[in-house]
Amino acid sequence: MTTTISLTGVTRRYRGHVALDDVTLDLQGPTITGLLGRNGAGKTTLMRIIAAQQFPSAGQVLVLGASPVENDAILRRMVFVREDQVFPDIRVRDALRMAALFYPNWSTELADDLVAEFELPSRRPVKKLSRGMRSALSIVIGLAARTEVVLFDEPYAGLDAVARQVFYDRLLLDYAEHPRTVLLSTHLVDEVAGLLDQVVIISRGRVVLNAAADDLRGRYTSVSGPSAAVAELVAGRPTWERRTLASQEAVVLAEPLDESDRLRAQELHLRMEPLSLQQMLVAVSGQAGEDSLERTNA
Ligand SMILES: Nc1ncnc2c1ncn2[C@@H]1O[C@H](COP(=O)(O)OP(=O)(O)OP(=O)(O)O)[C@@H](O)[C@H]1O
Repeated sequence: MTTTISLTGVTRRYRGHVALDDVTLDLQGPTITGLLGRNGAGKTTLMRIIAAQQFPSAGQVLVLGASPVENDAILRRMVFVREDQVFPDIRVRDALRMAALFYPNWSTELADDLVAEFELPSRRPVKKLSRGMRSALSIVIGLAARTEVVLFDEPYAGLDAVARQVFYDRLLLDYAEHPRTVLLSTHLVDEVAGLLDQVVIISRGRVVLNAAADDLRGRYTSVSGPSAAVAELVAGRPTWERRTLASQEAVVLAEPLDESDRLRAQELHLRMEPLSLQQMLVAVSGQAGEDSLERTNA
């Protein structure tokens, strides 16, 4: 694996508001990385900076070993699919022809297959497409471009469940044959969890977790039961989340439970449930800010 995207100390301020705060992050290829975070966490800003559509206030960005800014050779090796993609006033088939001219590895065969699968009307003007159809068109371009770097920023606004499944299946299929560096931001966290090799969570502009998806599965556990028993198990240990309801408490520890913890939890009659990726995101984002969790890096 090689580093395809490298951010060092990247900060982006908007009139005093810090959208990205000293982000240092290397993305290896080939991988599919999920970029997760709450609304306003900084995901779009991060992707726009990688795609050179936005400039950092400080820090350095390298894509495929070079700065992407005004770098046509790099920009043709990267595609950025965003939710609010704006197209010129042209027909679907012309949008695809334009993309085919721009991206050197464009696959007409894949584009045709996807257009059929998404049931996109090729002759219809893009501005007359429904919201979901526009998302599908952007996804067709994102996949058929076959670039080494693919940035999907919440690519499926308005896409129904069937079309989203087409996207996931086609992404995995094409990725298997043409591995590349895919960065995918989404709020449908559990829906994409199975696709991901790597998970990056950002909160308030900072990377708070960067780990291999395999290392995260089953790694964090929610422990719940009578408050006194929970307190005994977690005494003095860092927690991501604590919820109390009457005499009951549910806690997510910021570190994995070991075998002796599990035995003790059983003796105390506590319930233990592994966190899904979505629950992990909620727990991390809830408490991040004061206490960075980069220590959980695997
Ligand atoms: N052009 C801009 N001018 C001022 N503030 C901005 C601008 N673009 C983004 N921001 C602010 O930067 C922060 C990060 O925004 P960003 O769009 O990157 O978040 P996000 O994680 O993509 O959110 P969402 O999941 O809601 O799309 C937000 O507080 C947002 O209001």
